[in-house]
Amino acid sequence: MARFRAALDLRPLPAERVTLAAALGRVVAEPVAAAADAPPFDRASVDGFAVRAADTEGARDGAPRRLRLNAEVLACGVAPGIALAPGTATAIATGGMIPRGADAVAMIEWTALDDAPDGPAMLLNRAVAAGQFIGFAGSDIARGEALLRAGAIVTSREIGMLAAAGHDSVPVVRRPRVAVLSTGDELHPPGRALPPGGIPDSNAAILCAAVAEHGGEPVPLGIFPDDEAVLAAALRDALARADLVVMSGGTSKGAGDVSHRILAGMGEPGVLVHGVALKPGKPLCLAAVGTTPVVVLPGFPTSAVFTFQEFVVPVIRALAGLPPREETEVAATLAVRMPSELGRTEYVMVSLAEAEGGLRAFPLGKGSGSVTAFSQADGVFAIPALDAGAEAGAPVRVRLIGGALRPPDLVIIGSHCTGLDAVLDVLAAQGIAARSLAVGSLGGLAAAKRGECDLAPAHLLDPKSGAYNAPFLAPGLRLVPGWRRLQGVVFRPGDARFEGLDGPEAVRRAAADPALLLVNRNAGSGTRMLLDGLLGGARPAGYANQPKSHNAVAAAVAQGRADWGVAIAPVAGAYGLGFLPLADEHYDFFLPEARAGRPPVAAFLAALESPALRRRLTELGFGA
Ligand SMILES: Nc1nc2c(c(=O)[nH]1)N[C@H]1C(S)=C(S)[C@@H](COP(=O)(O)OP(=O)(O)OC[C@H]3O[C@@H](n4cnc5c(N)ncnc54)[C@H](O)[C@@H]3O)O[C@H]1N2
Ligand code: MOO
Repeated sequence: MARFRAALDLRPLPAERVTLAAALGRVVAEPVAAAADAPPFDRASVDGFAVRAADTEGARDGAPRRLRLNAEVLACGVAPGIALAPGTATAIATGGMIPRGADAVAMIEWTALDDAPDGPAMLLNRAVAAGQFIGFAGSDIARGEALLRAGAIVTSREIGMLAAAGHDSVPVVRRPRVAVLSTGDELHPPGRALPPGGIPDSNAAILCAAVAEHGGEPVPLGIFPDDEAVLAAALRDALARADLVVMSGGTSKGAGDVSHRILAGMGEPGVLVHGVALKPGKPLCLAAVGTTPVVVLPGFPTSAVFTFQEFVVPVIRALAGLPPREETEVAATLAVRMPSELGRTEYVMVSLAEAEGGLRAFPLGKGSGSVTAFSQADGVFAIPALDAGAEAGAPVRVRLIGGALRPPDLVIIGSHCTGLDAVLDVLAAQGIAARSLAVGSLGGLAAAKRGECDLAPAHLLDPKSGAYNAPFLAPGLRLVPGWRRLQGVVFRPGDARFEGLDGPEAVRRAAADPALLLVNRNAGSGTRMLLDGLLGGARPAGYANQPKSHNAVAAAVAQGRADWGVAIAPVAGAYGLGFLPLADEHYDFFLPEARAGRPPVAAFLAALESPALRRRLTELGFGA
């Protein structure tokens, strides 16, 4: 990183002038002084009469002073035409311009009209001091006074001051133009139908938005194939247009990894760093052509955005004239053991939840290829290169991602169910933010016992008693009834190897048929325990594919990546799959007694019992 920074010119870019309408969020490039006085003239700050204070001396109830009225009314925007002679007054509105000769304003409430043959007059029954109720020119800010300092961020407040002080534009640091290129034959613009093997280009979307978040101007250049000649031309074009070039993909060791090779022929100093002892981010490539930084990020989305934040954001902010991003660290306890590769510093994305004795950090455990890990994590902590992992219960320092930590109102850890989303939608409408971590029924029960969550949803069958959940209750926990859901074998409709069978028979036959591919579930999930019980030790083909949700199982079967799996009826229905019932489960909630009194928990329990939710659950295919 030091070599990279040394090769660059990290001073803020030169200034440009932008209109106030375009100035929001920009960084002020040089000190700005007021161009005009505010207010621009002496003005009345009340409705009443402009007077000479000396004329009002001694005025009081019962002994008013009589002042003749001049023949003009100084409304806002009216330039006075008559200088105020001794013994006279001029009617004036709040904001009206003080006429020559006047040195105070008397409030209208202190006066009475007193027309007489010599003309209109008023009686004033209060004395006013010189200067009273006058806002003097330049008293707010005077022309030439410092208004904004270099480096200030222009918000609505700065724009208001600039406008009042006579400016219609402001000098700001030119935003660094950051060219963003994606490489990979498999990539397609987001939202398009994908051919087999196709991947939406999510890196360019998140990187362009992150460039803007840190004061840069994204220049999205699109998707390029893994072709040296095409990429070299694209990079030359990018260098001509941008202050910084960010590419993603094609950095590691595969045959298609050409990005770093083309950099070699682009100009001095070229590649400065290729490969870092970090996870995620190992194949990162930092280069410069002249003083223009060129960064090739790993293609894996978590690796790309993580290394972008670590290595590119500081450069963009420096060029944009912004101070380094503020980092906030919080102390937490690691909830589960986290193994780590020796020799690389590993950054672990975690969700944070309040628990007895402080924050608990739950690793997202999704790996470098995940597109959600960085976006959904609360923060990140590091496992040093020489450690083989971090133990459950270890204290960790978590650097927050995305600024402040907003702990959720309600923490739910355990089994996931689409019915649970319906409850959380009700709570969201009441402004209650819930965090739900799908770790499986057993993981949730353990978290509830440790006091790490408010509710632990579970569907645990006790084989001995045939009862759900209640046999697993522990001291300090209460069981809150949820709803029923049918678990069953899912298969593509029309598949004769399943049609017409009953559920347990279908499992027996499918497990014995090597041509049929299973999609399993993650260890610790209630669904996995159900299936393992039925398999009785058999390990059918596909057993190693262990996604974490019913939806993932249904999607795998619907798309033909697997032929069968176990999922709940509502999800099978949503994917148009065949369904052979296996078990009518109770999906209930373990509630730590210590948490039962919390208002968000009370709101959850009330939502659970509400007729509207019950109707919604029935609509979704759940039982009472
Ligand atoms: N034999 C080795 N293989 C790999 C190594 C290694 O050292 N030896 N390193 C691994 C590590 S660590 C990482 S990180 C990745 C980085 O790979 P690349 O930078 O070459 O990236 P690609 O191969 O182009 O893509 C990887 C992956 O990411 C997807 N991708 C790429 N671009 C995008 C994009 N714009 N939006 C969304 N997704 C994208 C791509 O489809 C691949 O799935 O290499 C390991 N392999
Ligand atoms: O460095 Mo890669 O980013 O480990 O996955």
